[in-house]
Amino acid sequence: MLSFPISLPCKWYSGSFDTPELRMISRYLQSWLLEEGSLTARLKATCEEFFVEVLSESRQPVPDELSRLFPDDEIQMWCREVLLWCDNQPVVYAQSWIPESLQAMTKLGTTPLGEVLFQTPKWTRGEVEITLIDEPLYELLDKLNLKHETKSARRSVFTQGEFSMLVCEAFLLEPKKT
Ligand SMILES: C=C(O[C@@H]1C=C(C(=O)O)C=C[C@H]1O)C(=O)O
Repeated sequence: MLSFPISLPCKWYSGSFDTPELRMISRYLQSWLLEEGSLTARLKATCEEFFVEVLSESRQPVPDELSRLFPDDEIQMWCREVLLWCDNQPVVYAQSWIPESLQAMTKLGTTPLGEVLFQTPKWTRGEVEITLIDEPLYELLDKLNLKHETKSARRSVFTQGEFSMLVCEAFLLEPKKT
């Protein structure tokens, strides 16, 4: 039974692909995983119809493996999980951990987080980490009628003053080449 939040793996690698575990990632996908701009904006440029499907949004205890990424007092955060659809293809699964005090970010609905994050330039992105995910995504892949395959993912922490937000994105499909 698919339940949210999806528990993602703990092993993440710094944004280089020379580690043996990441060698299977194509150069094309590497360019997406290291995309410095908005993923939303880049995906929109590859398709006619783009939309965000909200899978789950709720207040959640911060998982132990994520707690070191946030200030000590962030015990509960707003967890947002979405699919980014391009021309009826579920290209990205994203899971974001947002400080509850950022009211505007907890009421996004189908507005892409990136449209807010990248419009207010004072948010800065930290180091990009990469990983490969298999079983944790299998139930979501089943729901989407996609094959059980290992997927590549990235995550980074965005900061603005005392606020920190974690954005993780897993590519379920390769974005169309433009
Ligand atoms: C951070 C971005 O926002 C995208 C949209 C998200 C959402 O709406 O929840 C989450 C992660 C990203 O894939 C981006 O566009 O780069």
